[in-house]
Amino acid sequence: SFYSWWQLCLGNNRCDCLPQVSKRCAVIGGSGFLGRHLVEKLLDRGYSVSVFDIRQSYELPGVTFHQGDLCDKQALLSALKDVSLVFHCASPAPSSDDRLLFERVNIRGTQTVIQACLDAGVQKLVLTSSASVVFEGTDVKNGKEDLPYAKKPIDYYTQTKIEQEKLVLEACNKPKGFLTVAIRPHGIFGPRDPQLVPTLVDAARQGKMKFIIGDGTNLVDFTYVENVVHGHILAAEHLRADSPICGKPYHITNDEPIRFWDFMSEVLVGLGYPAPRFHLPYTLVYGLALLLLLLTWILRPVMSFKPTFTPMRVALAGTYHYYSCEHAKEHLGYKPVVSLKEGIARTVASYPHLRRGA
Ligand SMILES: NC(=O)C1=CN([C@@H]2O[C@H](COP(=O)(O)OP(=O)(O)OC[C@H]3O[C@@H](n4cnc5c(N)ncnc54)[C@H](OP(=O)(O)O)[C@@H]3O)[C@@H](O)[C@H]2O)C=CC1
Ligand SMILES: CC(C)CCC[C@@H](C)[C@H]1CC[C@H]2C3=C(CC[C@]12C)[C@@]1(C)CCC(=O)C[C@@H]1CC3
Repeated sequence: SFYSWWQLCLGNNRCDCLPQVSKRCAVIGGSGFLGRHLVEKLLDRGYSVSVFDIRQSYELPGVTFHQGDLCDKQALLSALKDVSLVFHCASPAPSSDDRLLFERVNIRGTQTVIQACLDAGVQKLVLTSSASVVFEGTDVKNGKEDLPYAKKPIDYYTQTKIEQEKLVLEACNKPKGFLTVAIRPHGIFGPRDPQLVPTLVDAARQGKMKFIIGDGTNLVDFTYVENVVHGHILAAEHLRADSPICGKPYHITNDEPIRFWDFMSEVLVGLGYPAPRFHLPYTLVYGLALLLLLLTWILRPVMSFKPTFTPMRVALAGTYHYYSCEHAKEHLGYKPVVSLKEGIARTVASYPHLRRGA
C-alpha cells in the first residue's frame, strides 16, 4: 500500500525511491581524503558539487573544480556562485607542524571563507573541526561537547583548529540567514587516507612498530570515513533556523572505542606485519620524543629529519581519548553506517601496495 511504501521511505532516513532533487553545494578541501569521500556521497545523493582546493586530485562528472588558496576571497567567490551550502574541510596536514601556515590557513583563511560565504549569500556553512580541540595530552573518557577547549593544545594544528571552530560557530547569525555548525570527528581512517595507515606501515617497515607505549589498555576513537561523511550530510540537512544545532559542535565517532594498540595491531596484521608486543613506559617514550624534537630544532640549520615518534603521536598513542556522540544521535539522528570491523576490513583491502613484501 502507499502507507507502507511511505513508512519504508521514512524508516530509511532517506528516500531512495523518490528522485533526488538537484542541489548545489561547495566543498572547500574537496580534493583531500575526507573531502573527496564527501563529494562522492553528495553526488550519490543528488547534489552537484563545486570543489575548491589548492590542488585538483581527480575528475568526476557533476563536479566543477576551482583551484585556489582559501585565503584568496576573490578565488573563493567564483566557487561559491549559486551555492547555498558550503562544507569547509581544508587544513594543512597536522604533521606539517608549521605555525605560520596553520595560522594563515586555519585562522585567517577561515575568516576569509566566512566573509566570502556572507558576500556570496551562502545560507549554511558546515565546518570540519576536530575532537582534539578539547585534548591536552591527558585522558579524555567519553568526552562530551561541553568540555572546555584545551588551554594547552598539544600542537599548532590543534591550537588553530580551536580558533577556527570558535570563528565559525560565532558567525552563526539567524537574522542574517547564515547558519553554521561544526563536526568534530576523531581519528578518521579509510581508503585513500594519506596519514594514518601510511605512517603506520612506514614505521613498521623501518622496524619501529615492535613496542606498545604504556600498558596498552587505553581506549581511543577511530572513525571510518563514511561515518564522518554521514555526520556532515546529516548536519547540513538538519541545519535550519529553528534547529537546536545552529552554532553548535557535534562529535562524530564510530561509537566503538577500541584499545589504541588493538586497532594498530589489526591494521598491521591485516597488511601482513607483526603486531607490536613489547611494552615501554609512557613517560620514557614521551621524554625521548621531546628530546628528539629538541634535537630537530637544534640541528635544523645543518640537517632536517622528521621523527616518527613525535610528542603529539606518543600522547595520542598512550592516553585515553574517546568521545560521546549522544548529542549527534539525539539532534542529527546520527548512527554509524559502517562498523569498526567492516571499516578496518575495507581499509586493509584498499592498500594492496602497502602489504608486507609488496
Ligand atoms: N584525518 C583525521 O584524522 C582528522 C581530520 N580532521 C579534519 O578534517 C579535515 C580534512 O582532513 P583530511 O581529509 O584528513 O586532510 P587532507 O589533507 O587529506 O585534506 C585537506 C585538503 O585541503 C587542502 N588545503 C590545504 N590548505 C589549503 C588552502 N590554503 N586552500 C585550499 N585548500 C587547501 C589540502 O591540500 P594539500 O594536500 O595540498 O595541503 C587537501 O587537499 C581537516 O579540516 C582536518 O583538520 C579532523 C579530525 C581528524
Ligand atoms: C607511529 C605510531 C605510534 C602511530 C602511527 C599512527 C598515527 C599516524 C595516527 C594515530 C592517531 C592518529 C590521529 C591523527 C593523525 C594520525 C595519528 C596520529 C590526528 C592528529 C589527525 C588530525 C586530528 O584532528 C586528530 C587526529 C587524532 C588521531
